[in-house]
Amino acid sequence: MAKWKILVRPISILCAAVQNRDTGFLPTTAPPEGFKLQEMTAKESDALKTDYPENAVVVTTIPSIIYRDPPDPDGNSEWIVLGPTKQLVFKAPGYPRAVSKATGLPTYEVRLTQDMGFGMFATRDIKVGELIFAERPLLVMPANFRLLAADVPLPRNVEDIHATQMAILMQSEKTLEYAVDRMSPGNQKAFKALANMHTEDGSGPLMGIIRTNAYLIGSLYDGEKLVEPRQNGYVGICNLGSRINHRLTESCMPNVDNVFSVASFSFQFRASRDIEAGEQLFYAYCDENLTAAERKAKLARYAIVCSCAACAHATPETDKLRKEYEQLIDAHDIKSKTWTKARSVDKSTLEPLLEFQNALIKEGLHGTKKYGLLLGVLSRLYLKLGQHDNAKDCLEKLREYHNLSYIN
Ligand SMILES: C[S@@+](CC[C@H](N)C(=O)[O-])C[C@H]1O[C@@H](n2cnc3c(N)ncnc32)[C@H](O)[C@@H]1O
Repeated sequence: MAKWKILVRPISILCAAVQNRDTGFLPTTAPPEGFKLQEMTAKESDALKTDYPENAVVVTTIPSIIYRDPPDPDGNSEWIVLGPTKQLVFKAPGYPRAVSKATGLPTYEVRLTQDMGFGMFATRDIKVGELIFAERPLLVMPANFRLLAADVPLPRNVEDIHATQMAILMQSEKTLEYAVDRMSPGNQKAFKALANMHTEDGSGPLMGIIRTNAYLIGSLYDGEKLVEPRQNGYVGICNLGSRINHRLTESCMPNVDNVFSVASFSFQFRASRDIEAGEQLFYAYCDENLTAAERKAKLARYAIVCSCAACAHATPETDKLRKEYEQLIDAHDIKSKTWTKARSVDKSTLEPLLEFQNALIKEGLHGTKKYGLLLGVLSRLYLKLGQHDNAKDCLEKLREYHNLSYIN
């Protein structure tokens, strides 16, 4: 089924397309019985156009480059987007906002590690919540690669599934070639220099780079709401951000988190706990609430066998803590709000809370946004118990954790 009815020129002619135009994709022929790699046909339209049909796959440059305007000083991203979603960014309050800048002395450097290829290291102490750097991704695309290969027929039986996945990868590579061709020479060079751990699984060279380096973007999605990031969300491939490895010496937890600002179309990378000068920066390539076995399976995608203490010494108790810590913190938070009105709170409430806090720190879970909520609980309790200095310390730390979700 064609995604667009209006077709103009075959894609090969458009490979030199300037970035101030959008491009819509559609297959030129109906899918055959068996899979056959389809040539794509593209149609150019104005870079500011946003009223695309629902199923159109559009390649656009963000912020738009209008005619002979110079490129944006903060850089431009290529965005493969499902038609109607483009206007979400255009309508974001403040778009196109400048990319935030870190303040003070330089925060990081990229250099070779002994066992993980390139890595990123802190060049000074960085406080939890502090902006380490922000950047526009080189490329943003649907997390569900199937959208780039909608015409690959569904598998007819279980044996067909793998072949269908191969077909999707091959067909997606075609769209990617087109998007990467549109990049500025500098962005294209940076993109092609990124690590690729998917050289032998049927991924093309560009898809391999995507699968090695993509960050999920929770704030960009097709439709009314985010159903599931991998279903209707987007992923971004960064230049600098792609050099952040996965691991922490003491636990399977990061010291860096990111948020995506739609208005500036950029990722902000922030310290998710206090970082000391010289430490390597790590981002969790898997959710922190997974058991050790689940994390192992996720990390296998990146060819990583994690040797951190949390993975090496995982027990049923640590697995349980990871599964439950978010609900437990929420429950403590709800309960703590009743303390404000209570005449007094029993002193014995403190010890189990501190034990819980220590267990989280030991497991490395103090590098999560959720941990900030526990600091709020503790500060309320300390206040009620008349321990004002401890309450003040907790509140100060909590303020820093708030910066983790800060976007401008
Ligand atoms: C997003 S890249 C990170 C930067 C990469 N090291 C580089 O040289 O560009 C992801 C790849 O880095 C490597 N990597 C990341 N964390 C690792 C770890 N804990 N142990 C071994 N390799 C790791 C893996 O090859 C992984 O597929």
